Order: sequence, then C-alpha cells, then structure tokens
Amino acid sequence: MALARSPQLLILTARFLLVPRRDLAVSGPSEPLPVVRIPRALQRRQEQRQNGRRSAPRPAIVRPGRLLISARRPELNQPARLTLARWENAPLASRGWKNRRSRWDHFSIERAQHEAPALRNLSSKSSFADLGLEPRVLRVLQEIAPEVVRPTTVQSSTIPPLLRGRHILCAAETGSGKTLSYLLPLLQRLLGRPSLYSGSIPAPRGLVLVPSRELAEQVRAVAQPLGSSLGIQVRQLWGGRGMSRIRLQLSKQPPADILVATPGALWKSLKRQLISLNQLSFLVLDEADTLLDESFLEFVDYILGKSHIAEGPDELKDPFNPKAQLALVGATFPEGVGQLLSKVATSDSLTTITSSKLHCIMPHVKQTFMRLKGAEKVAELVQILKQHDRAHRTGPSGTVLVFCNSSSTVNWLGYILDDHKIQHLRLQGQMPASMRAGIFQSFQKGSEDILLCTDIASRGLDSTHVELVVNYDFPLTLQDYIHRAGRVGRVGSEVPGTVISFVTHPWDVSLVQKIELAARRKRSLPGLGTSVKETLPQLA
Ligand SMILES: Nc1ncnc2c1ncn2[C@@H]1O[C@H](COP(=O)(O)OP(=O)(O)OP(=O)(O)O)[C@@H](O)[C@H]1O
Repeated sequence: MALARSPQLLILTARFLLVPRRDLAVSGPSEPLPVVRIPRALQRRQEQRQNGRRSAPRPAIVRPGRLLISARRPELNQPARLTLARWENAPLASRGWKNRRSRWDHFSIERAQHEAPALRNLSSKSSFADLGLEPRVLRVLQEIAPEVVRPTTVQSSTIPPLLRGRHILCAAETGSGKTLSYLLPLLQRLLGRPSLYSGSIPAPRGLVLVPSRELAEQVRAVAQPLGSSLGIQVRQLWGGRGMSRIRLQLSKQPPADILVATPGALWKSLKRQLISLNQLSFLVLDEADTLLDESFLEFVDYILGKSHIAEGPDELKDPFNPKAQLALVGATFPEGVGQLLSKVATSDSLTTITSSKLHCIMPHVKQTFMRLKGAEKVAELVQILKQHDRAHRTGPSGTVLVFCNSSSTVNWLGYILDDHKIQHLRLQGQMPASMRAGIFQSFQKGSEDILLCTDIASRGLDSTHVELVVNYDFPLTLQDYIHRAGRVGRVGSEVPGTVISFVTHPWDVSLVQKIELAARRKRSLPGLGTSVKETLPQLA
C-alpha cells in the first residue's frame, strides 16, 4: 500500500495489478508492459484522500468566556469578543446544511446584552419635554402611560423634526417605540389647529394607514385614550365585512379627527365619496414597506393622490388651505423607497432617520436554528410547547407565537395541537373577518398562552409578554424573519425573548447562512439596503 502514495507509483501499481497472470508468465524482459491509463478524476480523488489522511483532525476550540455563536460542534463556536471581518471567510455552523445528513444539527446566536438597544436612551438625561412637546400633551402622556417616562432613541430623533413640520422617513428596529414617535406630534399638531370644516361627510385631519386590521385596532387602542383626554376623536376603519360595516364605522358620532385605517377600506370609502381627505394635515404610513409593496400599492397610490401633501413646512401653516405632513415609519425598508417617495415629496422636505441597529440581528434575543426534516417538525414543536407549559405551571413565564407560512398549515397544525390537548388560538388571513376580530387582542390580554399564526401577526403587533417565537416554517424572506423575531425583546418587554427556527428546505438554509454570517460579522442583514441620509446617534 505504501507504494500507492503518489500518482506515478499509483500508475505503476495499477499496471502491475491489471496485467493478466498468464501474460506475466510468458512475457520476456524485451516485451513492453501493457499500458493502463488511470482516469485523471480517479487520480485526483486518490490524491485528495491521501492529503485528507495526512492533515491532523482539527482540534475543538473551546475558548473560555461568553459566546456569540454556540454550535453543536464546539469548533464552530465564536466568542462574543471576536468579530469576523467583512472579507474573512467564516466557518459557518450552517455550512453543509443543504445535505440531508446534517439533520439534527443546530446552533444559536446568543444574547449579547439584556436590554433592547432602543432602551439605552432611557438612561440618558433627555426627556419628552426637551423634544418640544407641549405641557398638555406631556400631562396626558404621563396620566395614560405612566411607564413611558423617557423617550427611546427613535422617539428622540423623530419627534423634533416632525414638530418642525418636516416630512419623515423613519426606519428603526422592531419594538423601538415608533408608534408614539408619530402619535405624539400628530396629537400636538391637531391641538394647534381646530377644525374649520362643516361638510356633510367625515373629513379626518389625521390619518394613520396600516396594513392589517389587527394593527389598526392596536394603534387605535394607543391613540384613543391619549386623544380623548385632549378632546381629539380617534376612530378606526377596516374592511372585510362589506360596505354596510364600513358605512357604520364612518357614521359614528362625533366624527373622527384621527382615522386609523387599512388601505382597502379607505380606498372603497374614497371611491364611494363616503369620506374626504381635503382637511388632512398629517398622514402616517405605518409599516410603510408593506404598504408600498405590490399588494397595497394601487390603494396607497390612490390615497396619496387624494391627500394634499405639503411641499415643505411653510405650506403647513395656512389653516384655510390644509396641506398634509407625511410620516413613513417601518422596521424594514426596501431599496428604492426614496424614488417612490419622490413622487409625493421633494427630497429637501424629507428627513430620513434610521437607527444604527436597523436590519441587524437583535443582540438581546437568543436565536436558535435547528436543521430538521419536514416530518420531524411537529414532534419537536409539541415537545417545545409542552416544556413551555410545564415551565408556565411552575413559575411565571411568557407567551408563545408560532409562525407558519400558510393559512392551511395553521389550521392543520391547530388540529394536531388539539389532539395533544395543547390549548391555543389561531390567526390567519383566510379566517372570516368576524372570527378574526379580537383574536390578537385576547392573546395580548393573556386569555391563551399560544398563538398559531401566519405573517399577518408579524408586522407591528405589540405584546410585551411574548417570550418565545417559533418559526415552524422558516420565513420566506429576511424581512419576514426580522419582523417575526421582532415580536420578542420589545421596549417594555417583561420577559427575555427567544426565537427558535426550524430549518428544512435548501432555500431556508440559504437565508440561515446569511443570518449567521451577519451575526458573526456583527453587521446588518444583506440585501435590505435603505436610502439612509441621517442616522440616529450611534450607540456605544
Ligand atoms: N419611551 C418609552 N418608554 C417605555 N416604553 C415604551 C416607550 N415607547 C414605547 N414603549 C413601549 O414599547 C413597546 C413597543 O412600541 P411600538 O409598538 O411603538 O414599537 P414599534 O417600533 O412600532 O414596533 P414594530 O416595528 O414592531 O411596529 C410598546 O409596548 C410601547 O408601549
């Protein structure tokens, strides 16, 4: 065997072995040996095998100290103090996960800090009063939301320019307090200008557009108590139950000063002239990237066309000719949003604000990735939920969100959980509107511990007691991953958050590898660029 170490010797060995015995016996020394050609690929494989044998097995690197990545194979761990440079090729824990043999492999991105990055500002000296809010708005905020004492980073950066009448594009991580950052300036703006309107159809002065009914309900629930203490009426408008329901919502008295609406319902109302946007002085697009994507773009385009957007802060001053100030907020923004915006606002009237943690892996949430076969997911989920249930019985614990990619999976999985006597709620887009109404609110109030849902629950919905997000189906895009994971670890969260993702398909693996690489490099996720001009103060 020692003879076969190099390709030349290999050829000789092969020549010797492949020559028939009979020929060897009769052939004299003058006769040439028969030539056996060994394919180059076989030679190369042999070389590789020998090189592999020669190199010593890699020692397991078990370094002391906190870890950023902890993998099943400890040699792939990455200590928290180490950051991979942009050009460095990382030994990924998810490498080879497209191969079926990698099943049951797993790794975690560990929690690097306990508090949400947006909370760091809370320890600073700045207060809501410093941001330019009026004493009556501050008083109401204190009465209605006593837990909101100091502004978060995004609130500190967004409120002052909004109060100065600038259009805003605000991109900041999930759960960082974006809702109050536009609601407080909106309330203050309406306080400063009483309605001069005397028309027959409702004409709200403030409009908040959101992509789902659940989010409309949530934003209304935050705005209404603040508004009613200031004499401002907040109403919601969403569809799904026919025109008669829309008419009923619009006919409520007194009419809305601020309307929180979904695009489809508002579009229908505008087409039928049940509502007018002539008096609009503040327009918010919450979860703006969803509102500007193809499914809503036609409605939103129409609504923007009907709203008279001001060219700049000067145009906002005339009470007899109301023009609207524009605020777009979201936790993810696609490339090209700036071009879209240029249709409605000039670039010098727009302030773009983005957080330094935008599109980054949340450093305060543990994120585990498990490579499983499709058929193994149910058993794993049931085990996780039972474990959670046991923990819940023995002590205080939070709630669980389980995300699936389709409504049918939510229903199917629901029946399986029923069989295992695991109590839960279900929320998916194909439910009749009457069934869907109120489900997320009852989950928020804690009537059930587990919510099985599709991505309709991933955008903007706030629950401070969600402790665990399970991606039963891996999300189809990195944006969806960010939004789903953003249901835990929110400002004001009562429990530390964890995300567990089941990884099954090769396309899931491609996304996981991007997430792992971004985590190891401590950089933002790739392909989610934004037209950033001004960044929030860099956090230490
Ligand atoms: N200044 C503050 N101090 C303490 N808690 C706050 C403050 N501002 C907001 N919160 C709380 O933080 C939580 C998240 O806020 P909010 O829903 O506005 O986040 P968001 O940035 O809009 O999230 P998403 O991107 O998911 O829509 C809410 O429960 C809210 O009450």
